[in-house]
Amino acid sequence: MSYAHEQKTKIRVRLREKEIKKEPHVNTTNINYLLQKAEFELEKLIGVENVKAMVREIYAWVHINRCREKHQLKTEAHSMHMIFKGNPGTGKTTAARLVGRLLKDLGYLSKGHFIEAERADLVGEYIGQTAQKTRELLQKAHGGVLFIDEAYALNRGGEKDFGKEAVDTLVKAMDEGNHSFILILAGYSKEMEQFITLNPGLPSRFPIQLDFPDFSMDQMMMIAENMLQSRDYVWTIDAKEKLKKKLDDQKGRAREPFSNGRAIRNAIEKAIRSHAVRIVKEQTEKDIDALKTLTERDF
Ligand SMILES: Nc1ncnc2c1ncn2[C@@H]1O[C@H](COP(=O)(O)OP(=O)(O)OP(=O)(O)O)[C@@H](O)[C@H]1O
Repeated sequence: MSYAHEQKTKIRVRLREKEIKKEPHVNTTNINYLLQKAEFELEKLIGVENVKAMVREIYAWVHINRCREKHQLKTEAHSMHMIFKGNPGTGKTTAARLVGRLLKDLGYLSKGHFIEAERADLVGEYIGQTAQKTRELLQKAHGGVLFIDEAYALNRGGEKDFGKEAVDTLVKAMDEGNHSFILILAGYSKEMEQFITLNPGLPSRFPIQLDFPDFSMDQMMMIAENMLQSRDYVWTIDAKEKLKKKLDDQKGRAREPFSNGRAIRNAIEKAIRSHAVRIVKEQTEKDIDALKTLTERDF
């Protein structure tokens, strides 16, 4: 999407947002506006076609439910708990936050806020502590999204560990929850699959399971360009080639999994700092071009 087109869409969305504030409820007319707003958010994401398809499916379902209600046809709330599988930096957290915001817009979640947790936030050291910790977390997440990263760590402690108690408390909350929150479990693909197999009650409680594959080099360059644009920077062709090579080298190092979007963000932020040092040192005038252009020397 071109910069001008993006600005126009933003203005259109803001105007419609102002109008909508006057409307107390989402209705079948403004579902189109909400869809447009969602599309605008989705456009910022590179790849992740399965996430986009899932969001569109939920919008269509809500829309049709509203139309059915008008005709006194039955509708029911569906469970929306999700499992996200993929390597670091492939967009799981970004997608989970987006899901919270969009489902709030649609009126499915009352707040749409985002609570991120890991094993230590749920599992205690003494008898009784785990259920209490997990329940407190669930209370915080009420009306929003509870995102548990590296969820399989809950199963790591062996037979006597309290992790199982945390899983049981989560399952109970899902069963009783009346769709008052969304639980998203995330982590590496292989480990998540093992975790689900080890807990037979889990698969049926997570109707939405999505894979987040590593990004291709072209996708990584699009993500980098978006990151630069949103920070008011541009880069030279040589700078782009240098980043490509850097990311390729990092991917080749097999010691730890490549961190995809996070590796790109770190490289961009580092280049921005190096650019600042270079520009401070250079005795030339700090005109707009110099201030916004990253060169190959900055990467
Ligand atoms: N599809 C995407 N399009 C554009 N940017 C993305 C996309 N996915 C991730 N990013 C960017 O990459 C960075 C890391 O993404 P995020 O934290 O969502 O990944 P993650 O899978 O949750 O990682 P981890 O499992 O390590 O927490 C963020 O800056 C995010 O904006």
